[in-house]
Amino acid sequence: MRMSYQRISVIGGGSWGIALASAAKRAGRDVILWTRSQQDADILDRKRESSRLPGATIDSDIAITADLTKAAQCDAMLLVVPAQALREVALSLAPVIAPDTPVLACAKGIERGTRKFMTEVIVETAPKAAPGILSGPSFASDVVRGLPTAVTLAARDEKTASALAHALGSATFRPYHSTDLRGVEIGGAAKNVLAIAAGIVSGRGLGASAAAALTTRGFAELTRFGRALGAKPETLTGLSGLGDLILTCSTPQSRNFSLGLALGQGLSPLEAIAKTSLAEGVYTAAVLNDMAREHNVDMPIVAAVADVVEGQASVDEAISRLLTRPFRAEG
Ligand SMILES: NC(=O)C1=CN([C@@H]2O[C@H](COP(=O)(O)OP(=O)(O)OC[C@H]3O[C@@H](n4cnc5c(N)ncnc54)[C@H](O)[C@@H]3O)[C@@H](O)[C@H]2O)C=CC1
Ligand SMILES: O=C(CO)COP(=O)(O)O
Repeated sequence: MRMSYQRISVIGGGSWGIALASAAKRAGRDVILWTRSQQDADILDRKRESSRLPGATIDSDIAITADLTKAAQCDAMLLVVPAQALREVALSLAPVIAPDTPVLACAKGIERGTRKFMTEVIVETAPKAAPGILSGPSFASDVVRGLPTAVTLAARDEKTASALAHALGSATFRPYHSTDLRGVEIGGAAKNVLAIAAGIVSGRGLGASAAAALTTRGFAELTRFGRALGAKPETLTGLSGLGDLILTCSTPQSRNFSLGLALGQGLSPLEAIAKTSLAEGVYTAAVLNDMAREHNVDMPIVAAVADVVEGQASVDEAISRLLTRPFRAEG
């Protein structure tokens, strides 16, 4: 088992990929950033900035390539493409990556159709890799500027998780290690759906008390679902669960919150999606709702968001449904 992770490859040249590449560089690693087209690689390499992260500069020592075989020459890899694209990218990587290389999913979502979590997709597509996940309250625009951030980094065994956290960590980017892959990926996937609900509350002008109630009851749903699927309680109350839920339910800086805000202000789902860049909760809502039903977990807020984004209910119908639920014991 390799325990020195000097060469880090970041697969995905979007905002989170660039931010994580910058964090790894700041931690003293040799970093390769892979983008899906040669044209993207050339532009990023020449300009050393991206329209997705205005004002940020990409360190000149970060190598940028569109060659996957070159990017696979690494000690650990971060997969930073949208959740629904992770399978396609991991499949291309599988033949070129060395056995036992840690491959950390950095996307937040559940695969539609298969109902698989991100590390399950890695296990299926690249079975020789060592799967892991990195998730937590962290906006790319904060991380790229070197503002203090803390995340959870999970791998199957503690030594690997700890060594990776040391390799990527610095004073301003602080990964806490864990072996609870499932708990970490549930938090990241569920909070995006709940953040859409929080945005709707804000966009509809329902008030700060309703916002606090929504986030708290949303956390109850996330916890119920996590427990049913074997997550550890401390993961759900940690950075990748409660921490990320608090962040994304509290500010339009979150794309999921801002999509909800647009829905709450009266835009249709199609208009809101067109107006916002990647909001993963849109793609996770229905699959999370289906999985909750399958596992007999009550997730009324998630069901309401799924119905709204899939066009099955209006915002007002969804709100009314939630507010007229029977009174019950807290829990
Ligand atoms: N932006 C942020 O602050 C954070 C984002 N994340 C997560 O990171 C993931 C990626 O998000 P962002 O980087 O923000 O999105 P983005 O939209 O800025 O970038 C996505 C990147 O993936 C590439 N891509 C899309 N489909 C692809 C495919 N089929 N094959 C190869 N590359 C493909 C795009 O070209 C783009 O470079 C999401 O799951 C998001 O939830 C997690 C934490 C923070
Ligand atoms: O995951 C994130 C912060 O932790 C980013 O949130 P959004 O995808 O909603 O912008």
